[in-house]
Parts: sequence; structure tokens; C-alpha cells
Amino acid sequence: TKNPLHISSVLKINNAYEYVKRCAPKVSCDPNAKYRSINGSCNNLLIPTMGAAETPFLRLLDAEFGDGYYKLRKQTNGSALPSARLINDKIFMGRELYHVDENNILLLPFAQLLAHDISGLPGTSFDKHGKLIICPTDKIVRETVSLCQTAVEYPPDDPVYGKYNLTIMNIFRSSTSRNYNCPLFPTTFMNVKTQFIDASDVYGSNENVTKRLRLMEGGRLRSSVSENGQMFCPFIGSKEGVQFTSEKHPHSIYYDTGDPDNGNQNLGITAMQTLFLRFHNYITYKLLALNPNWSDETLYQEARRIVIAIIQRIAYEDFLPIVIGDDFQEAYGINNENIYSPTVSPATSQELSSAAFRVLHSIIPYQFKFMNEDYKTEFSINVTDYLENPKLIPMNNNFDKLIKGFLETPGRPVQPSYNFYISNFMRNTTSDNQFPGLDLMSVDITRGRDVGLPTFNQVRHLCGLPLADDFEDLLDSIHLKDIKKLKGLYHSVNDIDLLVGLLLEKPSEGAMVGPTTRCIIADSFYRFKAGDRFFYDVQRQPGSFTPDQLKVIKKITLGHVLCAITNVDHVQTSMFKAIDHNLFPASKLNCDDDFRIDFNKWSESTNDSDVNCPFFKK
Ligand code: HEM
Ligand SMILES: [Ca+2]
Repeated sequence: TKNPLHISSVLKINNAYEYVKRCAPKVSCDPNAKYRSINGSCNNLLIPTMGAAETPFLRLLDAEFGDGYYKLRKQTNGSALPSARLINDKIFMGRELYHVDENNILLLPFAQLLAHDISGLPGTSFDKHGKLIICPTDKIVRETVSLCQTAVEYPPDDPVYGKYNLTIMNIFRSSTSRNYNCPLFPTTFMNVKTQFIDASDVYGSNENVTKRLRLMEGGRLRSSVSENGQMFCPFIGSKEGVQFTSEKHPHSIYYDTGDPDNGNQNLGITAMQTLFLRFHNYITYKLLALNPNWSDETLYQEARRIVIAIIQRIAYEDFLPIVIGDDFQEAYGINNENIYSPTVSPATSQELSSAAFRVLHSIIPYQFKFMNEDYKTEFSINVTDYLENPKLIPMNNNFDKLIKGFLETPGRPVQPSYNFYISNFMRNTTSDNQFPGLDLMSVDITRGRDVGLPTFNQVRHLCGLPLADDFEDLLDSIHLKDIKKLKGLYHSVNDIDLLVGLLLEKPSEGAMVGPTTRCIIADSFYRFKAGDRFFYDVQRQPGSFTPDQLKVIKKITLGHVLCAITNVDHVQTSMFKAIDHNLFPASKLNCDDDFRIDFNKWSESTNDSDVNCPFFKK
């Protein structure tokens, strides 16, 4: 690419190609296939496994390991890096912003849906008997247990964990290509998700999951029905090998989704899974009414193709400009249409997955509100009290109330602090009362070390900022008081963890995030588009939409989706802006007037038709 902003134009490393050469399965492709495959293979006809599930993350810069291969990075003077928890205690905790954002909470679950669409780093916290691993507290012994190299030491004067008789937070190393019988040098990490934005968390990234989710009738996905007759993802009893129930929630239910690891992680992501499951089935009813002869397979694939297109459109036109800024996105060339090129890798960068996208963990709110028909808050819950526990969702019209809460409640701005609960009490794998929970920020900083991320200074330089020779050179993007704190923790400016620097950068003009974060996000999102032969606006491919269909797709917002399949009756035009329905009643539009989706362009006959769907009001 000739765009000077494009960091991929200076890419030298591509471990994904190494994997393809040595280990990727050989795949033969049908160049005329109209629909994308489930695991993402055959999107690229030159290298058929490019961007497929179970291929490596792409490294933008060389891996940084202590031994050049796998051990955790050390500081430049040879000493160990500061404890991730100490970094949170000293720099980030207790400085949350007490003002709200102009965007609403809905931005959060949609962002997370995208995050899990393009990224899934496997790992385990269970031994071969299915028991939670407890890492040895003795440092020397611990170093012999390779999974435990990432355990985080608690500072003795820790404001929260200091009260418990605990020494380490159990965080485990991720699986590597070696777990896939593919040893690569240096250690390479695999992405279990299709790396394209293709709703893989709704449909699955492998055939086994996809088969399980399909009803094999009318193109629909399997679903379950709640007591009040609403449609939800299929209920399953519990997750294999994991006891998520706690004394607070002894009998939770779980949903089966295309993202079995994360579909129940918090109420927001479960709501998104529910939304797109319903929307898929809604579309199949509409298409069947127009084309009574279509097979289950055609209905499934056509509805899937529309769902993916709509998620892509929302991602690029409604979501991304808020995060990285309109002008930057335009200058980066992300807005250009029909830019597919088979030489662009769509692989998620390790820098995005393990750092830059996680900057948005700072917008996780304390609470979700449930709002009634009059847009009054009926009740609120702590996000951290309902991790891996979606049982509220199907009860008493709660799903509609939660969505209304997302639309009406202002979110948290990106900031150099995670909320206090998620920084201390993220409890999702144990019901042990002696264990207060995990610190998401410690997990995130540690994950960066686990996967061998380059340092902040290196990445900032890759993004066009000057290489800092000493801490003070960071003044162009980081406040002096934070630079002083960094100096107290790290030996050199070349030791700073990527996520730590990203969180401290001041937001760029017009963006939620700072200059290095937006550069890493822009790089991957450019490539998710330019490297996807099935991207919704790509023309002259067997799977391209007709110009008339494309016109319809381009108009569909999350508002259309909500109006079609929930009891929300008014929505805003900018779906991620927080608008108080009671203060600005005129700024919301009525679902009945403005949000009908016209599927007639998918009819193979000339008869127009509009039917009511079972389950859905329109
Ligand atoms: C309530 C909301 C959320 C919670 C509780 C949450 C929690 C988590 C947890 C526990 C992990 C695994 C960390 C690890 O072991 O490395 C994770 C991973 C991740 N999160 Fe979040 N998250 C939330 C929202 C978001 C949002 C809004 C984004 C932004 C786009 C995001 C981006 C990511 C990414 C990219 C990963 C890595 C995924 C992978 O490759 O496996 N998360 N999150
Ligand atoms: Ca995907």
C-alpha cells in the first residue's frame, strides 16, 4: 500500500506464512463458491488458509521473549518486569473519571462482539482432571510449571488483596502452535476464530459448532423459548468441565452460541448473541415467504450473508469512526469502497488482540440498567455479579429492558483506569469465598508478556511517533505525572508494556483512544476489509450483492435490527449516542415509521410480499 499511514507496508514479519508453509492443512477451493466457508478457508484463493480459524495471529513486530523463544520478557537491565498488579496499583487504580461519555452503553457489547469475532486466544486454567490449577506460591517451584510462569505476585500492601492471605493471582500461559503440533520459532500463538469480521461468534468458527447450532429446517438456527414466549439461544445445562455456579447463583443456565467460550461471559455479550440469533431467524422467515422454493441451505446461507454484511457495515460506519475518529479513518483509506486485494492478510494482529483492542476494557461500566416501557430504570445489576451467569436475560421481559438500558445510559469514556470491580472482583472461574477475584488489568498486562508483545516504545515508533530515548520523550502523548510514575516502576523507557503505554496516551483529536492505539486498530480493520474477498461491498465476486441489495444493506442500522426483533419501539438514528428518551422525546424515531427492512430485492419472483413472522411483531 502507498498510504504513508499504513504500518503494514513496512511489515517484515509474517509468521502466518511460516505456519501455512509448514503446518496448515492443504485445502482445495471452489473459486465459484457463493458463500464464505465456516472456518474462513478459501476466502483467499492464493493462500486458502489465510485468515482461517486456527491459524496464527499476525505479528507486526518481532516477538519479545526473555530467551528469544518463549520465556517472559525481562527489562533491558536483565531484571524481572514489575508485577502487573503493582503497575495497576501504582498507576491506574483509583483514578477513574467521574463524568460520562456522549456514547451509550450499547457501544460496549457491540465492541465485544467484534472482539470475539476476530480474536480467540486459547488457553486453559484446568488440569487434565478438570480441576482448576493452583500455581505454587514458591517462586522457584513455580518457574518449573510452565503454565504458571504468568502468575502475578500481589504487592504486600495491595489495597484489596493485601487483606487476604494470598501471594499470587493465578493467570496461565496461553496455548501455542506447539499445542497444534506445529512448533515454530519464536513461539507463535493461534487464533481459534476466523480472522474476518464474519459473525463467527454467531455461526461458529468450525463445522462442529456450526452443525450443533443449525436447526436444518427453514435455514434457521436452533433456539429455545422462554416462559413468556420469546426466542433465545439454545439453553444448555452447564459448560463442560467448568463449575461456574457460585453461592449467589446456584442454578444458572447457559446458552449455546457460535462462541462457546464467551457467549455467556457477561449479560452484554449474551444480549448481542441473542440479538443476532433472533435477527438471523427473522431474516429466514422473510426470505422463505419471498422464495418458498429455497432450501434450508440457501435460506441459512443467504440470511447469514445478510447478517454478516450488516455487522460489517455497522462496524465500519457506526462503530469504528467513534473509536479511531472519522478523519483518521478516512485518511487511512478504510472508507474506500471495494478495496479487496488478495495480497492483503486479514489476520488479526497480536498487538490488536492482546493490547490495543483491550484498551476498551476501560469502558466496562460498573452496572447495567434494566428499563421499563416508560424508560424508567426498574433495577440495575453489577456487571461483575453476573459473569458467566446469564439467567436474568430470559426472565420477565428483561431482555427488552436491558436493551433499553443500553440505549439510554451514557457509557464510560476510555480512560487510564478500569472500573474498580473489574480490577479486583472479576470472578468467573471459582466460587471460593477466600478468593476475591481476578484483576482484568493484571490479566491484560500479563497476557501481553505471555504472547511476547513488543514494547510500547517500539509500537509507538512503528506508528510514526518518534522513538523515545528516555521517559521524557513520551511527553508528546503522555502526561508528566504519569511519566514520573512509569519511571518509578520500569528501568527504562524501552521496558514499558504495550498496554500500559496505550492506556496512558491522551486521546487523539476526534477519537476515543490515543495515537498508537488507533493506529493498531486501524491497521487490523483496514486489513479485515481489504483482505476479505467476501466483504459486503466487494463487487464482481460470485458472492457479491446486487447493486439493489447493496442499497438496502447500506441503510440497515442496529435500530432496524432492534425494531425487528425486540419490543423496543423507538430508536435513535446514531445508535451509539446516548439519548435520554424522556428529555428528548422528539430525537427518537418510531420503529413503525422508519425502520422497516425491505427484503424484496432478495425475491426470485417479481411479486412483492411482506409477511409477519412467527415470534416477531413485524
Ligand atoms: C463486560 C465486558 C467485558 C468483560 C467482562 C471482558 C473480559 C475479558 C476477559 C476475562 C478476557 C480474557 C483475558 C485473558 O485471559 O487474556 C477478555 C479478552 C479480550 N477482550 Fe474483553 N471483556 C469485556 C469487554 C470487552 C470489550 C468491549 C472489548 C473491546 C473491543 C474487549 C476486547 C477483548 C479482547 C480483544 C480480548 C482477547 C480475546 C482473545 O483473543 O481471546 N473486551 N475480555
Ligand atoms: Ca470471525
